[in-house]
Amino acid sequence: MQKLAIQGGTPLRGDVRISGAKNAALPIMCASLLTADTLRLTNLPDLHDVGTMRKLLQQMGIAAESATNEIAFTGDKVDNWEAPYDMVKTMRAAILVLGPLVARFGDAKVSLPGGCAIGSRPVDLHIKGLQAMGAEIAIEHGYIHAKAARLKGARIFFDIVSVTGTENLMMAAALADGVTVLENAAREPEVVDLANCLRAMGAQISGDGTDTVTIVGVEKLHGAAHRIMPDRIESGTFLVAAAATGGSITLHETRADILETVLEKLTEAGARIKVAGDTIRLEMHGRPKAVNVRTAPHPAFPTDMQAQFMALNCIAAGSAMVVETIFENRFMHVQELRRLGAQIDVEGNTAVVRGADRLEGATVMATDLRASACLVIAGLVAQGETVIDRIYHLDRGYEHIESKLGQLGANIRRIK
Ligand SMILES: CC(=O)N[C@H]1[C@@H](OP(=O)(O)OP(=O)(O)OC[C@H]2O[C@@H](n3ccc(=O)[nH]c3=O)[C@H](O)[C@@H]2O)O[C@H](CO)[C@@H](O)[C@@H]1O
Ligand SMILES: C=C(OP(=O)(O)O)C(=O)O
Repeated sequence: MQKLAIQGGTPLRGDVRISGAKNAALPIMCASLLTADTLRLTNLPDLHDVGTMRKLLQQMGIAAESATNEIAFTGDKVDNWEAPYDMVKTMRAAILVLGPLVARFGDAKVSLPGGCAIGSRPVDLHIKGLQAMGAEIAIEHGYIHAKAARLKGARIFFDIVSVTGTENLMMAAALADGVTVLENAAREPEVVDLANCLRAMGAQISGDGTDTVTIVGVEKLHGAAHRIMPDRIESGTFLVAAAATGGSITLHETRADILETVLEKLTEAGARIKVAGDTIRLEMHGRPKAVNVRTAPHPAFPTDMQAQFMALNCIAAGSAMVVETIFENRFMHVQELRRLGAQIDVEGNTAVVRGADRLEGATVMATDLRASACLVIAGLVAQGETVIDRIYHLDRGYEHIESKLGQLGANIRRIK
């Protein structure tokens, strides 16, 4: 199993290009199932999850051809409507094939995603939404079987805000008969990026980016070209890493408008931030101040940045409370941070972090994607060597992380 070894103590300095967003790329790749024509995608990140999704779509009959900077997905030969357990277990976003398959082919068989490290993560809202649109759904032998002659538009209220739930139903509704209204929908920028792509394919969608999304179903969608939006979580991760190490970096090809709460928290921590066009510059002088964080659906503070801010708080001046309201078990990194000398108490969904003067390198284990990112940040700050085991989690969501950090001056290497 591959590991990362980091010699901490070097402030990050320099420039780094931000990749396309994993959480926009995965649903948008699934949108290729909605048309027989070609969907051309640029700025797809080179990530393990993107590779898995490509393989899954290819198994279904999608042709995926790489050209310079682009992958062209063509769905005129789709003849297999199954997402097997092996694929779904490594990448939950595979559930996003469900809506498009039922909408276009009237048939889908998708493995139920299991619970994972950060929580139980059920998909009941995806299923209820499709049922409200007229799909017959049976759960058998761990698979969701969905059938529908043609989905019908419906008014659907989400009890809990769900990002992939909103995306799945938006894709299904794009080809349904009639109007679908999604209420209490997710407002995440990745939902908007998917809606932009679907509109380019001929879908009639309005209200994306608000909590009410209206979709007027059409008979057919057509091919389009779409550039995947920048990854706000990768952006935030690099900014926190720079702030924690007392560095100064400039992100390129990113967007500040989708990072507002994260930039506010970094400013509160003492960082100086300058935005110009598609760049964000961060400078940190001195020790960061501890900052309270409470996760909630967009536009509030993102759960996918919680662990990274926990790492920042571990070496900040003062104490801070970190409250996780989205996932019931997203504090797996706490135990590992303690191995580096962090002082953290957890009660329920609240962690109280007391900033320590220093962290000390140790061997730690990555438990999920953002927990891994938090351990990388802690390792960059800690004195001596930190070895992070099970970094396959990191490769799901960060493109070439060790070369990007190396370019910023970090002493980091992959042990194969
Ligand atoms: C591929 C992708 O985009 N992943 C993101 C997406 O995950 P994902 O879309 O899986 O997360 P959701 O927004 O659906 O989950 C939010 C909450 O709703 C619950 N829930 C969700 C669906 C459902 O049918 N029933 C239910 O109870 C979940 O258990 C969780 O407690 O949004 C999360 C929350 O911002 C992010 O952390 C993930 O990075
Ligand atoms: C939880 C995440 O991803 P996924 O939903 O793909 O597991 C994440 O990106 O932090």
